[in-house]
Amino acid sequence: MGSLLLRRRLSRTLLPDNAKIYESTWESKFGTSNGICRCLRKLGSSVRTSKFDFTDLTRPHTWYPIARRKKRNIFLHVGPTNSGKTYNALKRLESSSSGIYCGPLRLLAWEVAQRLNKAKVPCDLITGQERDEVDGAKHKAVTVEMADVTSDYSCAVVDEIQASYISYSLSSFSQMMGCKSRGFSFTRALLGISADELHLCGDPAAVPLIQEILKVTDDNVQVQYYERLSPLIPLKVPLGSFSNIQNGDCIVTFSRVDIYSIKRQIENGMKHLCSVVYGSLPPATRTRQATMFNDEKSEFGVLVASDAIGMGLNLNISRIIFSTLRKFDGVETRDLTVSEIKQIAGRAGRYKSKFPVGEVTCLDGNDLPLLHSSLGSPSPILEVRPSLNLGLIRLFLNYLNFDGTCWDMQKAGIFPTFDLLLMYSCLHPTYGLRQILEHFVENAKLSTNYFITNCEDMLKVAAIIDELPLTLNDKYLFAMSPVDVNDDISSQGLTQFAQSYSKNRMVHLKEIFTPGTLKVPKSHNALKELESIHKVLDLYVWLSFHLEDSFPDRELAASQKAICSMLIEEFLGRDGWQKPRPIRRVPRNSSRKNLLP
Ligand SMILES: Nc1ncnc2c1ncn2[C@@H]1O[C@H](COP(=O)(O)OP(=O)(O)OP(=O)(O)O)[C@@H](O)[C@H]1O
Ligand SMILES: [Mg+2]
Repeated sequence: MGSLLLRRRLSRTLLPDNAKIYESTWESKFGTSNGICRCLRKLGSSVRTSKFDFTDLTRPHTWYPIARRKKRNIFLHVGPTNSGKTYNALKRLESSSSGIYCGPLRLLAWEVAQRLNKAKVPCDLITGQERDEVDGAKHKAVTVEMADVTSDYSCAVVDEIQASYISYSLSSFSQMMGCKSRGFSFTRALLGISADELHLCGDPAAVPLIQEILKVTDDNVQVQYYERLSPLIPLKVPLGSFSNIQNGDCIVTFSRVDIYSIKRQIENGMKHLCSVVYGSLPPATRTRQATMFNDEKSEFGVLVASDAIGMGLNLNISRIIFSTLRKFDGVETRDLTVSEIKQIAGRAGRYKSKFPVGEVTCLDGNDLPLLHSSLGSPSPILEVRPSLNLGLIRLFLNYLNFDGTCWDMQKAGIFPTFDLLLMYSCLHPTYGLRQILEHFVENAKLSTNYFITNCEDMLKVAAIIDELPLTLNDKYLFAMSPVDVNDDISSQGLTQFAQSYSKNRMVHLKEIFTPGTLKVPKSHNALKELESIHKVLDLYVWLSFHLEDSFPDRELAASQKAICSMLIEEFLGRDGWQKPRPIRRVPRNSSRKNLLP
């Protein structure tokens, strides 16, 4: 076969989400993946010298032929927090004959599935760690990574769409984008979902980029701007002391240690009990903590939370109190951006809730000027030419106290999928996954609207698993898994799973944990360890959905996860001034002895 024919086939075939559609064509021509590699290697120099460039990612909209066959009606719902964007998009979803909701968090997908099922619209819940299928369901609520780009829907909703873009290196969404799959999953949903109506909800700052990206898709795009439904009042006086805390208050701080320290200080006053919400709490625990806070009859009337409340949870907050306006973002301790302050502050005062008017203030009076100026700033729009020096821009923005969101520097995340990397690897058969990723990312060609999402975490995992006798496919899977590489226990869990899998193709949970790992935590370090173990169990469940035969203990992992959450919640309950309550019963189909080998 000549290189021209090969090129034509590749251009139709290798692109990420076409893989399934053209799989049969490939297999009949070339056999399996190995066959593809053999074929490419045989063609060797002719492929290498041909004009086909595997690293050309300049036309990602062509990766989704099903969506491209359609002229989609796209509605951009944009506005501040609490303005009814998601509410209106969900109304459309609910009244459609089939549909899909894609959210950034499992909690949001849960909430939507619950809401639709309650409204007698059967809806499946699908996340990396859950498959809850409902009879006759034509609707799905999924985390954005699970967005289905191979089916056709009447209506689709992609929530918090701003997570798909980043303002180059100055992102106010760095937390989202630091997560390896987030950005490109949103871009994939935006370009790839085939639906008559596609509703995108998010920040107005995302509008120009999305309009620009959609210029080439031939879709109809309409923008609907929203205003906040309930007032938000910046207070002129700081809280000053925790003795001034009231029910309905939410104290925001940015470290786990500070969350527990503030909880203790408030509870020592013997007037209030605090729920806590922060990123590394198991999702189910977060939901229950939020529910306790929302429940008027519960004693937990105050919330101490990190910026994990900025997105997703529906909370009945009367007043947001920033304990600080600085946070460590993984690299440096910096002032919060305007967007971050607005997003978090906007959580106070929910429309039609017990506290329809929101208030916001700081613990320390010195922080009030920054809070007030940020809340008073419009969404920042800066004309910054990309050729300008980034360091200077950063200084300039800091000086002006501007958010770093600048149109010229906004880009949507994108990442090569396995099919592309496989093709690339065929031409470099001696490379491990790490080298393939590094070389691919280094050589990738992108159009101006896109950037390749940060794959540092993937590279860390690749470095570990490249040592093991695994196929590229397996390595890619482990590298894409939701492991927290900055958490030692989580990383060790992944390493053990991968080692065990490479040896026996069978990974039992009992072989992984040592006796006594799961105990009621007695200290904050023990609590942290339990949170990490929960992450490992979550990872096991995720792997069990991808390598079903090799990870057979999903049910055990799920019951251990439930016990982990219970022990954490037990700790949270005991941590207050309330008398310790007895440990709640273990769920019926989980057995405590199962925790120990
Ligand atoms: N027309 C409406 N009738 C009744 N309740 C509404 C209406 N619009 C919004 N709400 C309620 O107001 C609250 C905020 O709405 P929603 O979650 O849609 O805001 P949002 O703009 O998506 O906010 P965020 O940016 O924080 O996600 C929700 O509790 C929602 O149920
Ligand atoms: Mg919303």
